[in-house]
Amino acid sequence: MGVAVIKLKNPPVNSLSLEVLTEFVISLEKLENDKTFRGVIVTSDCPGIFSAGLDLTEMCGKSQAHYAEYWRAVQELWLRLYLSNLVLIAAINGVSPAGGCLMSLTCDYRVLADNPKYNMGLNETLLGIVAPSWFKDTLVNTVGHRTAERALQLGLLFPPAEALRVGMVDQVVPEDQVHSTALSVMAQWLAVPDHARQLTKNLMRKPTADRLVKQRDADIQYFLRFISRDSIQKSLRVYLDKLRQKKG
Ligand SMILES: CCCCC/C=C\C/C=C\C/C=C/C(=O)SCCNC(=O)CCNC(=O)[C@H](O)C(C)(C)COP(=O)(O)OP(=O)(O)OC[C@H]1O[C@@H](n2cnc3c(N)ncnc32)[C@H](O)[C@@H]1OP(=O)(O)O
Repeated sequence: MGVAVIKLKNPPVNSLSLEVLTEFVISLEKLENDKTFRGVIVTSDCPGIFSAGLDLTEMCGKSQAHYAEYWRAVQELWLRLYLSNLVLIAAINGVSPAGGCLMSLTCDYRVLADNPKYNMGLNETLLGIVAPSWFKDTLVNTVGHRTAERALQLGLLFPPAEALRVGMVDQVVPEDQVHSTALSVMAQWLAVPDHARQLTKNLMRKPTADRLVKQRDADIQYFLRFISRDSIQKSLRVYLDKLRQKKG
């Protein structure tokens, strides 16, 4: 039925490095241009981890030019996913904080494996950083304003039952059924004529995407100013050190 699977593979935690973002965009573009494909299942090849989100090492101790290039790549992936003409289904087979969660929120439907460790949410505030407005918009469009307001301020990571309750995911299923469920949901979505579904998706999503498109450069400048602050760099270093020391 013309369904591709994109399996994220950047061990150990599928962090969204510049290289991963770039490759993801290229793969998506190829699928968009190949008319034999109508849908994509986005999943992970790293056991227990869907994606650890944006790669913190790309946002810490690097040059302004690097931050700008990285942020443009983050914007590009979000825009491509959010406005994709393909049916995108996230088969979430692991934990998905921050950028990992955002990636799944750009999909049309989310199936999450029922494992209490597989938390998801936009936890940026816990790192001492702030989810950008378009991250916030994506969450609001999924779970509504009040739930998003609380989740964003507290940096909440929702376990599966809670994620389902607030509407962050559409289905929670046993881990060994995530892929088959994604496939049967895909069949349902592909039963709808493409042109009608695509125009409807665009109608729903374009106003949100346009807000970023209209001010992409300003958004990059805003990110540069924010991420270069000494206090923000310090927060990120402390957070990364904590992650690294967990093992020791
Ligand atoms: C108003 C102003 C607005 C302007 C906007 C400006 C700024 C906002 C910018 C960005 C938004 C940010 C979005 C993000 O996505 S930030 C990333 C958030 N991610 C996380 O918090 C997850 C962190 N990771 C974990 O919690 C755990 O690693 C895990 C995913 C639960 C997996 O746990 P596990 O025990 O299996 O692995 P380890 O913790 O031992 O990790 C292994 C290894 O990976 C490194 N690592 C983990 N996560 C990341 C990451 N996101 N980026 C880079 N590296 C990561 C970890 O340090 C370990 O490294 P080591 O060298 O020790 O092997």
